[in-house]
Amino acid sequence: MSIRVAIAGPRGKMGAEAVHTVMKHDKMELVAVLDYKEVGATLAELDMFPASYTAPIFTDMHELVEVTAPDVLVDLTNPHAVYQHTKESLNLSVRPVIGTTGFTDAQLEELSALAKEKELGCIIAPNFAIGAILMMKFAKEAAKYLPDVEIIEMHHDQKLDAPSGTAVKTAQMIQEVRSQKAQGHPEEKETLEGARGADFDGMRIHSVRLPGLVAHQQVLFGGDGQLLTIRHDSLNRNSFMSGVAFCVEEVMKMDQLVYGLENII
Ligand SMILES: NC(=O)C1=CN([C@@H]2O[C@H](COP(=O)(O)OP(=O)(O)OC[C@H]3O[C@@H](n4cnc5c(N)ncnc54)[C@H](O)[C@@H]3O)[C@@H](O)[C@H]2O)C=CC1
Ligand SMILES: O=C(O)C1=N[C@H](C(=O)O)C[C@H](O)C1
Repeated sequence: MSIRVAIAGPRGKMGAEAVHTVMKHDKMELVAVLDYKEVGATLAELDMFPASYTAPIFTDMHELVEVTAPDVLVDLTNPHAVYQHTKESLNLSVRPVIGTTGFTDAQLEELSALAKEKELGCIIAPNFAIGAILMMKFAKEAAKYLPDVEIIEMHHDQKLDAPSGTAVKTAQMIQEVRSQKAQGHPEEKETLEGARGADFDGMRIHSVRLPGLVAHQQVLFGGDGQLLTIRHDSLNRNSFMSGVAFCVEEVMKMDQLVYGLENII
């Protein structure tokens, strides 16, 4: 039986790729999409999709669920909408697969408790690309031996959140194995605010935004007379799509929230 999928944010860079991925998948059916404004009755009415894409467009999640009964909601929207979408989805017994970044720790805790109470699978994946997951795992391993770390994430200039969800997740994973340490000179002073980047438990995170970039991250480790750099590059958004499809299948087997694909691959 097909998994009934709804996608929030279908006209976005990631959402449009996800629409094609689900449409091509032999075990999934795209039953609906969620937009924030009236843009047409079905995807076929939008110039960007072929006439065979007949999934209806809704602007209200309750109505979407009532009419089309999806099993899974894939959210690829923005940091302002995603928390409410995830909460509503769980409350409507639809399993969320969330690629959108920008959650606070308190929101993650609340959603985790809600998924547990509902006994529903929910995946929040700051990065769907397998190479990025490996980069984070390798960085966690390296930090056990080389605790001086700086993260440089580089993204296209349309990105709303900084630092990226991937950079935050990388720092959180490193934090699990690294004893707290303030890096740099104890008396260092910024003569230009922000020069040393964001401070995450003593580690520094630097966010670069430029047209031409897609999604890239370097984790830099420094030791006595040596440097280690772990780098991942997403060169297009197709790099995320096998992860999206994996999560849609996986979330159907789960009964709680998982934050990060490293926990389920
Ligand atoms: N987890 C991952 O592997 C990846 C995650 N992302 C994240 O996915 C999100 C989307 O990224 P992009 O596609 O690049 O952004 P985008 O700006 O191209 O697309 C976002 C879309 O969401 C729509 N939208 C905004 N509010 C909405 C609402 N309330 N309801 C429905 N739709 C709404 C917008 O109209 C837009 O079409 C970002 O948070 C980004 O960080 C991006 C790439 C990979
Ligand atoms: O906005 C993006 O593009 C991306 N967002 C995610 C993040 O914030 O880490 C994943 C990937 O880096 C692309």
